[in-house]
This record gives sequence, C-alpha cells and structure tokens, in this order.
Amino acid sequence: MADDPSGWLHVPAPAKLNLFLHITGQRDDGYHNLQTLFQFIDRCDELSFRLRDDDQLTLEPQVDGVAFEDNLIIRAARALQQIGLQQHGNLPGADIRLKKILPMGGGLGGGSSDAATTLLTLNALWQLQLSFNELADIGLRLGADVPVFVRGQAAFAEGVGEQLTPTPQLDEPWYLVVVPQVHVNTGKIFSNKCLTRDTEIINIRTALRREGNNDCQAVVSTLYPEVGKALNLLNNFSHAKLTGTGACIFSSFGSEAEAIRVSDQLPAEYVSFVAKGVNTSPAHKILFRPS
Ligand SMILES: C[C@@](CO)(OP(=O)(O)O)[C@H](O)COP(=O)(O)OP(=O)(O)OC[C@H]1O[C@@H](n2ccc(N)nc2=O)[C@H](O)[C@@H]1O
Ligand SMILES: Nc1ncnc2c1ncn2[C@@H]1O[C@H](COP(=O)(O)OP(=O)(O)O)[C@@H](O)[C@H]1O
Repeated sequence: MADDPSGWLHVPAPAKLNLFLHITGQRDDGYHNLQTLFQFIDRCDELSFRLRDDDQLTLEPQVDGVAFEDNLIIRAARALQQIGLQQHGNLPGADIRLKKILPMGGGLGGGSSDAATTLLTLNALWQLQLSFNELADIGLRLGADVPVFVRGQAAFAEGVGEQLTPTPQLDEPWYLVVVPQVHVNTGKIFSNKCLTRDTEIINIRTALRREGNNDCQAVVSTLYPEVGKALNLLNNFSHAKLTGTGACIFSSFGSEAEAIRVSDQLPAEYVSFVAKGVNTSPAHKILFRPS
C-alpha cells in the first residue's frame, strides 16, 4: 500500500467513462434499466487515510457545496463503521484528506469513486475483511455507480448498473475528455419526456463488438447547449460521445500524442484533459498489488 512515514495511506479514486449507455426500460419505482460499458481512466481524485486515537471521522478539505454528512466519503465511512462496530464492538476513527481533481456532476463518477475508495481502504485499515460482494452491496445503497468502482474491473453493466460482467479484453486507448462548464442534473435528464427508454437489449458479445450510443446525449444537448456545442466541436476531429448523463464528453485515440494534438487545437475556453483508459482501477492497483 502507498503508505508514508507519517502514517497516511494514499489511495486514488479514478474516474470512469460510459463507453456507451443504453436505456432499455423503466422500473416500477421510476428508476431506469440500463446497459452500459464502464472503463476507468487514470485521472483520479487523491484520498489519504490515517487511523485516529478516538472514534471520530474527519474530512479535509470539505467539498464546496456538499455538507460534511452528505459527502459520499463520510456516508461510506459511516456505513462501514456501523458494520465494524457490530463486528468488533469498537473501532478507531479516521482522518481523511481529499484532493478533488475530478469535476463534480460531470458523468465521471468522482463522488461514487471516492465512496468506493473509502470502503476499500477502511475495510483494510479496520481489518473488517468484508468481501467485494459485501462492499458492493453497501456501495449500491450510496449510488448506482459505486459497485463498479468497488470491484475495480472494467465491466458491462445491467440493471441500474449493479449487475456487472468484467470486460478485461477492452482496448485501453487514450482519451481526450472535454469538460463543459455546466452541471447536469441527472434526475432532470431521466425524467425528460423526450428521453428514449426502449433501446433493444443486447448481449455482452454484441456490446463488445459494436459501438453503442449514449441515449441521454440528445436530451442533454438540448437542455444544456454548451454540451451540444462541445460535441459538435470535438466531432470535427474524432467521434465524440457523452459519458453518463454528462456534462463531460470524450473521444478515443491510439496514442497520447494524438489526443494532445487535438486538445491543443481546441479553443482556449474549453477545459479538457487527456487520460489513459485502464481496465483495472488504479485504487485496486495500490491496495491489492502483490507485496
Ligand atoms: C446514469 C449514470 C451512468 O453512470 O450516470 P452518471 O451519474 O454517471 O452521470 C448513473 O448510473 C446514475 O446513477 P446515480 O449516480 O445513482 O444516479 P443519481 O444521481 O442518484 O440519480 C438521480 C435521479 O435520476 C434518476 N435515475 C438515476 C439512475 C437510473 N438508473 N434511473 C433513474 O431514473 C432517479 O430519479 C434518481 O433519483
Ligand atoms: N466526494 C464527493 N465528490 C463529488 N461529489 C460528491 C461527493 N460527495 C457527494 N457528492 C455529490 O454527488 C454529486 C454527483 O457527483 P459526481 O459523482 O462527481 O458526478 P456524476 O454522478 O455526474 O459522475 C455531486 O454534485 C455532489 O453533490
């Protein structure tokens, strides 16, 4: 583990991309059934953990606009602490530091990934020995995208994103990710009457063979014209797609140099970054690397 002499354990929380996102139906509780392909990228929030002498949880710095108890890091830690207390009777608290790199509400899953890294790391530090299945179940209660980050493998996902089949065979290209400066409200997209909800269900072989679309893209582009504009611009260079419910869009490239060359040609007002697609979560690479 990435330990340092001061007792802090440093573990990344990577972003994900939805390489496609199909909406195949709607459940009785209003939630939508999806089929999607998740891949991680090596762009990460940076978390650090240290056990305390008392039983408190702290988080520094706080995330702007997110109350301490609402932060997915604290919600994940509390959920695990509760189980740990039942198992062990008492548990030390933890200091947690967060360097927020990933844009919030961008469809990159940063909050979900922070939650998953917290579950994985505190499970190890508190020696709870919960399985990935148990941690993924706890994570699912925090958000539909948490389980894929807990399991740490690129995956074909069904249900609301919790039924996962690993896809280690995916290519690992370089991505140029453009970050339109708008915050997309996921609920607003899923409740829009123009959203299509009847994409045919495909099997994993088909999913891996053909390039799917993002069914949210048309609605997001209409409600948030900045996203449509960024898609049009990036499409001039390479096929561009929305991730999740946006606002971020991405294109894939065979090399880092190619992706940087395109990013250098974007007008200065566009925020973007280049990252590598990876089929194993960088958090798993740190926490579970052979010693
Ligand atoms: C669609 C994805 C794909 O990765 O989008 P991103 O969040 O990454 O953009 C996620 O699964 C998003 O999952 P999650 O993060 O749990 O969604 P939330 O923000 O909690 O959803 C807000 C609201 O959207 C609706 N919602 C969400 C997910 C879903 N499968 N069906 C829905 O109808 C619900 O009304 C929910 O209350
Ligand atoms: N640690 C966290 N990091 C980011 N967002 C968080 C966090 N904790 C709670 N949130 C809330 O979750 C929302 C969705 O965050 P995020 O996962 O970054 O976006 P998305 O679901 O679009 O990929 C944020 O707008 C914020 O209100």
